[in-house]
Amino acid sequence: MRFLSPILLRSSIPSPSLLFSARTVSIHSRFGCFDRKLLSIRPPVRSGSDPPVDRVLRALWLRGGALTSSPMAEEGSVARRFWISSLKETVYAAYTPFVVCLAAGNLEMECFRNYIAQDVHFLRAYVQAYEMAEDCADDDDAKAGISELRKSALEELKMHDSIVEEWGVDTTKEIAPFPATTKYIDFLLATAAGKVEGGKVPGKIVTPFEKTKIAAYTVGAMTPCMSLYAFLGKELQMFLHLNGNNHPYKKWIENYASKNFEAAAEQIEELLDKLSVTLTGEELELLQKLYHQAMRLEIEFFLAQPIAQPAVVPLTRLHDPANRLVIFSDFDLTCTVVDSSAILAEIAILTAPKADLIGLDDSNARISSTDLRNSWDALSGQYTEEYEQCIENILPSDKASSFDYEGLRKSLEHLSNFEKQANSRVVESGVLRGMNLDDIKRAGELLSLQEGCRDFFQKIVSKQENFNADIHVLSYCWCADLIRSAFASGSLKVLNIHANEFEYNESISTGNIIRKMESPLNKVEAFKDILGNAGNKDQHLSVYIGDSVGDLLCLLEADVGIVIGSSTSLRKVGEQFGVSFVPLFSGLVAKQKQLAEGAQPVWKGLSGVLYTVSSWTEIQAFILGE
Ligand SMILES: Cc1ncc(CO)c(N)n1
Repeated sequence: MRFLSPILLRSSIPSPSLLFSARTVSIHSRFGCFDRKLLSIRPPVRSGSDPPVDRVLRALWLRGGALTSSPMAEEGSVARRFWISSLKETVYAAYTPFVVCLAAGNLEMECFRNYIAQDVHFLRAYVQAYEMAEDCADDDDAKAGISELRKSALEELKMHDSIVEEWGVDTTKEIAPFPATTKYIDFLLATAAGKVEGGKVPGKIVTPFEKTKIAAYTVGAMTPCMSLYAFLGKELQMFLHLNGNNHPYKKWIENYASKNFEAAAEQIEELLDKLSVTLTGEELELLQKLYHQAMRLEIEFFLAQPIAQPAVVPLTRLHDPANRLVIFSDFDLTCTVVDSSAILAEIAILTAPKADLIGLDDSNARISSTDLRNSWDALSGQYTEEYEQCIENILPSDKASSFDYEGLRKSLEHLSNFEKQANSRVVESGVLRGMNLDDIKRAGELLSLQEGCRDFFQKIVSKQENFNADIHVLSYCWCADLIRSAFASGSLKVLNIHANEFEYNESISTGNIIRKMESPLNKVEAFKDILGNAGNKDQHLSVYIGDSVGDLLCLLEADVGIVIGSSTSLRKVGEQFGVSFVPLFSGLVAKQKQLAEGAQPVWKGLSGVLYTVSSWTEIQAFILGE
């Protein structure tokens, strides 16, 4: 079985696959595909009274923002925009134990029957809501569209009947709806009856114009459910080959992956676009709220399915809190959007004396900003070039036939030497001299992290006691103060930071680095030390999140190694030494299958398998559920 390979799946609706495709906007490619670089970020030249450091911070902030917020969120049709703004929820839905077990084909039959019975309630409400919406719509086209959709919901109910018959369920026996089912049904029918919280529509509907708004709201409360199912159908389709093409839930998956269902989902999306054209800005906001609420209730619906069997999601579910959960993360480009060296460079340049501007030929030890910029550009260029060369040099000409950790570790000794040399060059150049600790701290506080990263850490910290969890950040960053201040907000002070330190003389950097973490080997030593201190090696579960070659050894040593981002060198080096990269969701489905077959332990270091994700949302969905 070859499901343990990175699979690229493109689904045409309603958005590119979230779980299997490479990220749509590659952060790395914006700056070139290097794992670590001294890039030069030039802030927009503005004349103003801002102190220079604030100006660069603002520029970095804006760049970060532009990269982390989806550019697509501002354009496209209403249905598409709403879908994009709910992408996080769709990831949470996919990572529910119900969906993972269903995909693996070992969801307990009883559970699936229960679910179908719940879904029958759901679909009946759907049919009723379509009837009500049809009555509210004023245009014949819209009415006809709704009527067609109502018919496909009735078809779906028929499919349920046939599934139920296949499993020999007594259909005359009514199963009461779960509270989560009732919650969605009540919400949908109230919306269809015009009882919309914050809606301008009065209790008694009078004008046809107001009625069309209710039709729009009702369709808005149904669309995400259809789009989500079409999305899940496509995502789950690739697991049909599990169980030798005898997947027990084949019929269900094929139904939602079918062209017919795709067409129905597109139809309701178009209907939503059409019905919303006459809405005011305020009404559109309300519509979006209803859409989002429906999506949340869908996830609640999945989460409410009682799963008695062991499940690999969320990770904390199987984790025994008597053991420690140790979460490690890299910092640059794993947590951040911009490399910290670039930020430090920019601060250094902006705080340097403007000797060239004020016409002073200052001969004391401080370097002018123009000279500094030139030095940085030279250092940066040299680093990038030599780094790539070094990666090429360490790649064995033949691909390993099986996972070769020792070979990899030996090769990375060369990279370690290179990194140390590069740091020596930076120290000798004096470019890190004269920076103010306060400026560095301010930069850290303003630093925008990747979407979902801070949230994830915050959630872990708030539940630290429940999971017996610890977080350690391992970074090559030259200045741990920058990282500490990036995590200073909220309750994140408890993060353990392992990085190099600037040397200061009365809060002004001397240009020297107190070297603690410079190389792939330093990282893996620190990783092992931390786990060694955690007591008996078998009594913890370790997760490492990283993005580059420098993280590779730790990623492999960890029980669960998660690769974020799309570093080409990481892939290239890993693959040459026999490492497999598996999209996390597929990996979990495979693990779920093995779990049911009795494989123990579920997660173990040095397996040679790393899991790829496209966002922190996926990491959070996996580890915490949502
Ligand atoms: C819970 C739920 N959401 C959406 C659909 C798609 O019709 C369904 N059948 N069930």
